[in-house]
Amino acid sequence: MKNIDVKILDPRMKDQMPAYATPGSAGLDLRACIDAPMVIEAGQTVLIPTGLAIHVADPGYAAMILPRSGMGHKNGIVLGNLVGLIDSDYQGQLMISTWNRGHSAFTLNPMERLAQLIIVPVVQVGFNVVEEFGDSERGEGGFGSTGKH
Ligand SMILES: O=c1ccn([C@H]2C[C@H](O)[C@@H](COP(=O)(O)OP(=O)(O)OP(=O)(O)O)O2)c(=O)[nH]1
Ligand SMILES: [Mg+2]
Repeated sequence: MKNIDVKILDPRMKDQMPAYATPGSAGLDLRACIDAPMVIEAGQTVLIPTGLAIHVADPGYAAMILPRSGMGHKNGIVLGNLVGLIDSDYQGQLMISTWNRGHSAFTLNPMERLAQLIIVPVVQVGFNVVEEFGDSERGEGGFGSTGKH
């Protein structure tokens, strides 16, 4: 397992640090570090602090914030940016853009598990500018182009 540096910005996170729920888990749940229950109206987007800052440091990795499936499916609580991408050099607090895409108000409680963090490998690339690409089976076909005769 790889270790990354973390700062605990909200003391309530000290005894609730994100942890893998099972040995096979990919995601680490992030909590809503708010002081009081917050009503998020249908269609509203609010920025919620997590009480944590991480420094991935290695440009070969990034962190991503993803919705929790239960929150998204049952309550309509997803991310205002759909996916949060955390750069390896970001050192600020992890923030969750929280969008109530549902049709009724949702009450978010302090320290509720709101979203999840995954760490993913990243390849940084340079560009070779060319006039023509080498041949490929797909070529320029996309958007449902396969399986047609
Ligand atoms: O859900 C998110 C998404 C981003 N960030 C932080 C970490 C990330 O490294 C930084 C910038 O994110 P991004 O590059 O996606 O946003 P931007 O709009 O391009 O801002 P910037 O100009 O700061 O790069 O904001 C979060 O805390 N939560
Ligand atoms: Mg950016």
